[in-house]
Amino acid sequence: MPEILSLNSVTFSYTPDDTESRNAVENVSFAVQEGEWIAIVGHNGSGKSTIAKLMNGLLFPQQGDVRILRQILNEENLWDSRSQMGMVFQNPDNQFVGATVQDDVAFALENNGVPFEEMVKRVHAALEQVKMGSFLDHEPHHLSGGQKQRVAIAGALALKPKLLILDEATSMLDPQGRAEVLQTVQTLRAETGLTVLSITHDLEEAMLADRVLFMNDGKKFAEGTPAEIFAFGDKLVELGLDLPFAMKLSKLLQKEGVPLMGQHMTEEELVNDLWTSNFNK
Ligand SMILES: Nc1ncnc2c1ncn2[C@@H]1O[C@H](COP(=O)(O)OP(=O)(O)OP(=O)(O)O)[C@@H](O)[C@H]1O
Repeated sequence: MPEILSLNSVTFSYTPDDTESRNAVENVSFAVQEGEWIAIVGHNGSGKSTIAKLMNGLLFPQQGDVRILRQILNEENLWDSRSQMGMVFQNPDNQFVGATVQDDVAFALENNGVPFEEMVKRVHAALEQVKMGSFLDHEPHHLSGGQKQRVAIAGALALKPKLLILDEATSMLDPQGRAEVLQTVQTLRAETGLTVLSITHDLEEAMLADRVLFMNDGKKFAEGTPAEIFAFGDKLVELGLDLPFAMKLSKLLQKEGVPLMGQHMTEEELVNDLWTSNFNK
C-alpha cells in the first residue's frame, strides 16, 4: 500500500531554548497508508493539535521529519503538500465562507482556478457524496451542526485530496450530528476507499478506525487496532480518556455482579453478552 503521510522521529517544542519545559511532541513516528483510517487519541495537551500543525506545515519539527507522499515537507513544497490534504476542523461555524452551501464548496475550487464547468460538476458530486445534494442553495446558518460539518467534508473532497484530516471535527456536535458525520465518513470509505486521519478525544470515534495512535504527554504511548488499545482498560482513564458508554456500563454491571465476560467496546457486544449470559441461566 502506498504511504500517504508519515512522521519520522518527530520532536517539537514551542520553547526550544527552555530546557526545563517538556516537548509538545517527542520522538513520534507513525505512517498512514492509502485507504486506512487512523485515529490519534490522547488527553488535553497530549500533543494532538501540535501533530496536526506539523502535518500541514504550520509548524516544522526541530528533529525528525514529516513526509507527504514520501516527500519531506518543507517551505518549498508546502502548498503542494497542503493540496493533498483536506482538513475539517472543530467548529462548524468557523468554516463557512460561502453565502450558500454550493458557494461554500466552490470557494476553494475557484481559488485553485478550476474551470467553471468542472467546478459545478465537482461541487455537485462532493455534495452528493455527503448526502447534501438537495441543499445546494441553502444558507449555512439554517443547517444543523452535523450538516455544516458534512458540507465542510464536501468542501475538502471537492479538492480531491489524498487524505482527509478530521481535527476534532465531531467534538462540538450533538449526538445526532456526530453520528451523521461518522456515518458519512464510513460510507465515503466504503464507496471510495478514502484515507482518513482523525484527531479526537472521543474513543467511540476512534473505535471506527483501523488503527489508533494513543498519545500521552507528547509521546506515543501505544499504537494498535482499536481492540488492542481498548485492552489498556483502566490505563485509558488514568491517562485522561473518557471510555465509551458501553465500556463504562459493562464495568459497572460487572462490579454489581452481573456475569459478563471481559470488555465490551460497543453496545451491540454488550447486549449480545447480556443475552447470552441470561439465556444460559
Ligand atoms: N502555542 C503554544 N505555545 C506554547 N505551548 C503550547 C502551544 N500550543 C500548545 N502548547 C503546549 O504543547 C503541549 C501539547 O499541546 P497540544 O495542543 O498539541 O495538545 P492536544 O492534545 O491537542 O490538546 P487539546 O485537546 O487541549 O487541544 C501542551 O503542553 C500545550 O500546553
